[in-house]
Amino acid sequence: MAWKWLHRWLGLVAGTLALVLGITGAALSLDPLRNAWLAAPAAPGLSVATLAQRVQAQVPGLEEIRRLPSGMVVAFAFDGDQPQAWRIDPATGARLGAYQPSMLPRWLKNLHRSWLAGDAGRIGSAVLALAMLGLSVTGLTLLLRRMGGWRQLAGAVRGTLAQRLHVLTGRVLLLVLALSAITALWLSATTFGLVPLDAWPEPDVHSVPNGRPDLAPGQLPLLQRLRVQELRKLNLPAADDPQDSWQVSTGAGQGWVERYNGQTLAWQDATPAQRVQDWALLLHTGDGAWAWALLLGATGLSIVLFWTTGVLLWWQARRLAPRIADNSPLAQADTLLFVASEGGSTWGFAQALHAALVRAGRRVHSTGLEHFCAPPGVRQVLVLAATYGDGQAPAHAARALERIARTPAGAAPVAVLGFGDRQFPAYCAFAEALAQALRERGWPELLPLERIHQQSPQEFARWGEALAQVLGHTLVLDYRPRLPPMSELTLRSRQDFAGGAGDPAVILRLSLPQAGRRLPRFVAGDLLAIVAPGTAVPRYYSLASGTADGFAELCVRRRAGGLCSTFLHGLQPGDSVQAFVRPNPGFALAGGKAPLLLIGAGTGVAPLAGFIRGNARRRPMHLFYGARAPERDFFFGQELQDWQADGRLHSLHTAFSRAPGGGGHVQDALQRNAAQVGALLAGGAHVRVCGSRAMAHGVAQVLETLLAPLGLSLAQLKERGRYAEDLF
Ligand SMILES: Cc1cc2nc3c(=O)[nH]c(=O)nc-3n(C[C@H](O)[C@H](O)[C@H](O)COP(=O)(O)O)c2cc1C
Repeated sequence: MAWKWLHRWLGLVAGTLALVLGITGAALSLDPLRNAWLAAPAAPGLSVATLAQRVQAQVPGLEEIRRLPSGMVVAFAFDGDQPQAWRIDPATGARLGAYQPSMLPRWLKNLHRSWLAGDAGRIGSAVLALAMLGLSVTGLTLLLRRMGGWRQLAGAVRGTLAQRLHVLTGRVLLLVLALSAITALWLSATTFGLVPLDAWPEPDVHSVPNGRPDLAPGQLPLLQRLRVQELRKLNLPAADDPQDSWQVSTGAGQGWVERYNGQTLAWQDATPAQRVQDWALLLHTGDGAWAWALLLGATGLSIVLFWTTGVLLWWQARRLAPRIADNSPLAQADTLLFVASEGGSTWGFAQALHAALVRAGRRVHSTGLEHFCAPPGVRQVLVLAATYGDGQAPAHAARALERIARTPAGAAPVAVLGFGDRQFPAYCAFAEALAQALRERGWPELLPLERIHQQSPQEFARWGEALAQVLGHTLVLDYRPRLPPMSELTLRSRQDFAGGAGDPAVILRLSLPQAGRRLPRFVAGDLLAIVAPGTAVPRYYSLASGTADGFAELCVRRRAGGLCSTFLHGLQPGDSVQAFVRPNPGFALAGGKAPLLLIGAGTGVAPLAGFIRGNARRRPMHLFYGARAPERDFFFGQELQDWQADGRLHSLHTAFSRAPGGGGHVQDALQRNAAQVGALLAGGAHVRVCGSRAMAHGVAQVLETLLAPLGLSLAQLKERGRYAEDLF
């Protein structure tokens, strides 16, 4: 089912109307608070008989006593033909003041219940409650998909401010919202008589006058037995009807009592529907539970936040929605291009591929993977698929595997290209599952499965070359990433290094924008994308700081011919750059107290330095640092010493490969300290590795040898979220 589509349209249409329910509901939730504040509760053991006796003595013309859910006792009486209602002090029966049911105008309640439009409005409110339930269910489904299941539900939420607010409030308030919707539906059903509340007929009982006067309430056994805490309502027998009797209601049922001899004439237990009604009222209004009422009020207001952030997300998605030029109708296409994307970036690749194929003379039909099919005339089928959560499909393509399993294999060969991120244990797992399903179904293979890490344009171009070869065309894949809106960052300071491999390096500290477009929240290890003037493709640099540090810091090595690194090296304090943040959720540190084993070399030390800088809670962090020579590329050298002194860094091991007696490479330092590293791994340490692939390879070998005696492997660590690398 198209959950996202359903959620979006329910939100846009019903959500807009539900704003009124949310805001009025929040206002109405103030009433239980006020009632709890005004209530003078009865002493725990006080009997209904005693209460009735006290009130009768104080309130002339008494007809009825009610105990409201808040605990407030209210007496209703007639003074001549003037109805009166008083708040009562149960300890004395004295009048505390006139009772006013609500301080809120009546129309507010009517607006909430019926849009001020009687029964038609009531039906409208019920339909909206159903829509809210639909929104809660679709929202929860999308949330589970995005986070990768129940176990990850409480995990950190990344993304834009709107996304985070939408998901975070959703996580907290979804259940309350669903409960409000369900109880609203129940209350509507009882209002319309769909669920009859008065199941039993009233018993035909009456008092028999025997010439004696009425017994006092204190002489009635049923009232003596009942506690005020149980009481809902007590009706006194009418003075002008000698056959009338006492009638008492509690949560458990209602009873009739003879006025002259005190006998209980009848007792009816509450029906199951009445008991559900009690719960529904409590849960929906919060009357009698002021803390719950507060939460309900907050949930009502949260609808405004949900709506605003939801509309913002919809608008952002609309702006990113694919617009494929020259998209041939399915029936006329010779090449099919299916796309599975959650965040929209894969569509950017699809657009470039589509355009290149069209330029090569193909008639291409591009569409979402949920429409997978292969009519007879098709020559090739291409699938571009991103992976989410714990190796899952993007929401719109959740049923794609089932669809493939149902679709008879065609003659056209298929190529699958996966988009993902190596930080995730299930790297491109959905694309793998697709390729396997297609193979098992009997589709011929056009190209073996390829994977694109972090939307790399270079890797995509390489795959394009392989595709061009098998198709026998020249394909120029002109992929231009859709860039998110940029922020302007100004260089605050720079620290220059001679650098390791002959290329100079620099640590740049950039001020965060105070005006204009702010950067979304980021943490050390996230990526700062910089777009050098005159270029269209951003370059990504690991951040050595988080928002909390108040600046963005990068460590950049100048690469021969590198447009962006050369540009960055030319910056002077006061100069500015255009940048945006890309989250790197797989590499980010998970919370908790587990020790950290940080391993990095060269500029790869930057995010690790950022982790240590942000280690305010003094979690045990151990850094293995590889460089060439102390005077050339010991980035963050001074800070590391300071952090060690103030307890943010527990131990530092350096290896300088070009310094005499410097200790070789970082993996050699690991080997030398095998006992400490082994103990850390055995103690549940999390590992983060950042630097070149060659370094990571050497490090992995040493770690495997240290893990083996523990009965562990790197693959297992990765699976448990204990090992992640950020390589370049
Ligand atoms: C919340 C989240 C979860 C992700 N989970 C995975 C994953 O399990 N495996 C993987 O290879 N990539 C994962 N990725 C990376 C995305 O697949 C990758 O960034 C992809 O290029 C996004 O494409 P899209 O923008 O078209 O959705 C995840 C990204 C995010 C934001």
